[in-house]
Amino acid sequence: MRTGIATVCLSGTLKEKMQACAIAGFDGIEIFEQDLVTSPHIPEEVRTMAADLGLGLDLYQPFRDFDGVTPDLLKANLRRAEAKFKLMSRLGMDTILVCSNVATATIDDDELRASQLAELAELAGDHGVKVAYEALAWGKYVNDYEHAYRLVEMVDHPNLGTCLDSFHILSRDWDTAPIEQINAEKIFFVQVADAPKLSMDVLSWSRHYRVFPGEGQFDLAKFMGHVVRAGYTGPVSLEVFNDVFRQSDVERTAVDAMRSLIWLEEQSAKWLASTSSETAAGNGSASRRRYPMELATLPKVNEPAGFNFAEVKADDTAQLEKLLGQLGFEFEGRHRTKDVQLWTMGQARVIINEQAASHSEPAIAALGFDVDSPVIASARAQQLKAPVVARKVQADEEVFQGISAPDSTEIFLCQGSPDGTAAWTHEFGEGLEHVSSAQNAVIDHVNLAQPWQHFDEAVLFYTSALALEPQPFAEVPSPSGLVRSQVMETTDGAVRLVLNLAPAQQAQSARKTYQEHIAFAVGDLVATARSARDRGLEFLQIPANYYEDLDARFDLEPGFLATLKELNLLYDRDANGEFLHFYTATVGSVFFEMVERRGNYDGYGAPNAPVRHAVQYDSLHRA
Ligand SMILES: O=C(O)c1ccc(O)c(O)c1
Ligand SMILES: [Mg+2]
Repeated sequence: MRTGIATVCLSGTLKEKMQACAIAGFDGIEIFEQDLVTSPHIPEEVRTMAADLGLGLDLYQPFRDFDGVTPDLLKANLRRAEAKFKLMSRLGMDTILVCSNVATATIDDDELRASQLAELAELAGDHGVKVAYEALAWGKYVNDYEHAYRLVEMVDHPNLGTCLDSFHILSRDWDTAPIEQINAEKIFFVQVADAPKLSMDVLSWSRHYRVFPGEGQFDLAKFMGHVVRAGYTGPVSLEVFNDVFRQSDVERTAVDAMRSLIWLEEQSAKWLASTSSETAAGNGSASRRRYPMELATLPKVNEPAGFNFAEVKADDTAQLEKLLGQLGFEFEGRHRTKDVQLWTMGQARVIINEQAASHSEPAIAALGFDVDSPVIASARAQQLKAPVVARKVQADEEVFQGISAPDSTEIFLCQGSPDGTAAWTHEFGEGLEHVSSAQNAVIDHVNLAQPWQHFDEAVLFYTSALALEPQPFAEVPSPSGLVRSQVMETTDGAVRLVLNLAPAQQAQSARKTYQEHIAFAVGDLVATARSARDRGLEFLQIPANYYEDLDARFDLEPGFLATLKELNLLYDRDANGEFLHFYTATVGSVFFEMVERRGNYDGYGAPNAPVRHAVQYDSLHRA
């Protein structure tokens, strides 16, 4: 698959954008007109720059408001087009995108549109240029890709084809299956963009909220599958108008973009395999149908089976040790060669890393996941351009495969064992008496605060590298703003990661006011809370108003309600079951949560999240 990206996706100058695209490994780019017009480099220089960077200049765009106009406007439009064709010749470019008229069209007549597009194609032919006609979702008369293609067929000129843009097609819910019927020679260009499902006017949606494939909710694998079946072999190019990407680090965004195409390529191949008639007939060994476009694949990974460990890092670890001890964790000793401690409660393993920079507050530093094969999972992540994390290991210590998540949390891919233990724990506490704790616990979920500019990147990272499934996002009211909350989980819920987008006020604060937490699931939360209280744990104090509201909503048995209130426990219930939980006070940017899931309760106590945010806000501002 030939990969491409439009310069409009990125921040910076044309030169900075081009360099970032080359570093990220794109085959070619679309030059967005604005980027060229504002560039100090003349077209010949841009051409040389591209050649030196090994980048193809695949599409010049956009050319607006050409068709369906009065004769005098047509004349002006042809003159404008010819200027651009001449410019393209200086750039060494041969394809231009012409989008359907949104502003100046006054005549809704396909015969007329076809004759005007024919004139444009003829002129383009004189300059060796190909015109890719794209139906914008908000085009005045042409806003449907099948309509645009009908016009291309009517004109039937070698210099006129169509551009398929997934956003314009999927935002309008047009059926993508008919793409397969398009003559591949007439598909001059393919643009891909994902988007969250939002209910708003399509133009604003398109101009501000497009995201890279895998970061939104469109079925792009199916879209691409139909494109591949049509026989298309040209560039597959990202065209993502997004307010965040346009102001964030250009090289990083380009890598995020590249990751999305690598992932889309794999997903498209999977979609094709799962929908081909050969496999449907059950003949797995039949040779798979080949299409003209070659689709690269990646080493396959299954969802992780569970959390292997969580690691918190601090300069002064005393507070963390105290909290874990009060919660009922047991100290399993220090590592043979590293300055780290192991604390466990049954299968919940927490590493306290003492190697933090001086004066750094306690923070979540790393997460370990149980995967089938750490080396294969790591190879996949690296092919998806995940940065590798190196850790020093001594002889006969387990070698962890590590990658760095977009928020810099280190992700370790570990060998899981069916009984829930971990072999590496033997590297700790030599000579220590290991008394096994009466209580079992597992890591239930981990909640990570995401910097605003890396939120979408994180969704794609965990989807593509770790095979977690994004759930529809929620918004949680907090005193400092709305917190966007995105659950990423496995189908069985064994791994649950909650990504929180802190409001700008929090993210920009000099003090690291955003908070992250690790939640542990136990069998009897009331008993756990009582023991923790007896050990002197400082609970997050829940206001009395909460319990009044809880009673109004759930009509709880008075004794039970009194217990919840006495122990600062939070409660939720839905059709699947019940949820009890409590939070500890925060140290640095970390706090812990204890939960009990009753029945098949699958959520996170969402109605209680605003209470937690408000209480934490309060204690932070009193501190
Ligand atoms: O928003 C626009 O105007 C616009 C321009 C060119 C495109 O290819 C496109 O998809 C949208
Ligand atoms: Mg487009």
